[in-house]
Amino acid sequence: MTNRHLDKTPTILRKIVDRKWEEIDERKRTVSIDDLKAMAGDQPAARGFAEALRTRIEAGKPAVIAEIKKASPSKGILRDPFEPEAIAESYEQGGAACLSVLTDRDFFQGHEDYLKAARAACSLPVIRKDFMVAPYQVYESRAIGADCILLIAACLTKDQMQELEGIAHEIGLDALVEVHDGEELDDALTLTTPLVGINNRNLHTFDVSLDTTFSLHERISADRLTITESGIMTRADVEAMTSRGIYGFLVGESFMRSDDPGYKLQEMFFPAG
Ligand SMILES: O=C(O)c1ccccc1NCC(=O)[C@H](O)[C@H](O)COP(=O)(O)O
Repeated sequence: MTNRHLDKTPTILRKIVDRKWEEIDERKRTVSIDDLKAMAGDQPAARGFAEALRTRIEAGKPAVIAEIKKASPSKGILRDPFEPEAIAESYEQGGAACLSVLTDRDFFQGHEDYLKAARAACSLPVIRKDFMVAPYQVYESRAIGADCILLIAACLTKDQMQELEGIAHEIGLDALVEVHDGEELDDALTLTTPLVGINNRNLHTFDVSLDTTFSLHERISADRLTITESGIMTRADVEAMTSRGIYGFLVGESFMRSDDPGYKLQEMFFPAG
């Protein structure tokens, strides 16, 4: 396994990444990387993920990546029953700019089929929320219809991120790079992607602090798009971000726990009056 600073990488991420390498080996036994490249090549053009965010952010409006996840390591089951198509439709009606769909099976109870179903049910661009460690997964993401991939700096070296980003861009995918501290941000800023996610959740302790976004955002230049991730639960959290010029959001739990996820989105981000 070749993930970065093994001493520093949070235990849960190490477990997930170890499992990802096993999963890739298993999948390669039935679908080769060449098969995936062919399937990726057969996909229609991707929906512009970065563009959908940029248009809203540059207009001074919240750009919400609305997440579809059944469960997480920190919170357990979030939503049951779980209907990705209905959630996607609801998010689109509520004003989401993009979707994020968890495809990791073992830790988040996600599935590739959820991404396909959610994307088919709406017109929004979709990020495959999973743990990318190898080129195989980037081709697989395009093959299942994703428009964007996630690169988590805490589990990749700078070289790995650059390689995966290069492949993503070559095959028409956008990339969102996720950081949690200054060292990870240094690496992230060597990439060309404009999309920089700041994760407010400390993956060692699972504690959430919005201060993580407030401090790291200062270092991100205006040509990039800051996306604050995790722990955005209330209208006050949204206002705390927008008052500091942060208009990109990735939100999961607060929507997933609501009976009507799209209505909750609208209430938090686009309140009437
Ligand atoms: O949420 C976890 O438990 C978790 C554990 C290990 C790696 C990643 C994890 N979360 C993924 C996310 O980044 C969140 O799903 C996303 O930022 C949305 O956060 P929230 O709005 O707090 O659900």
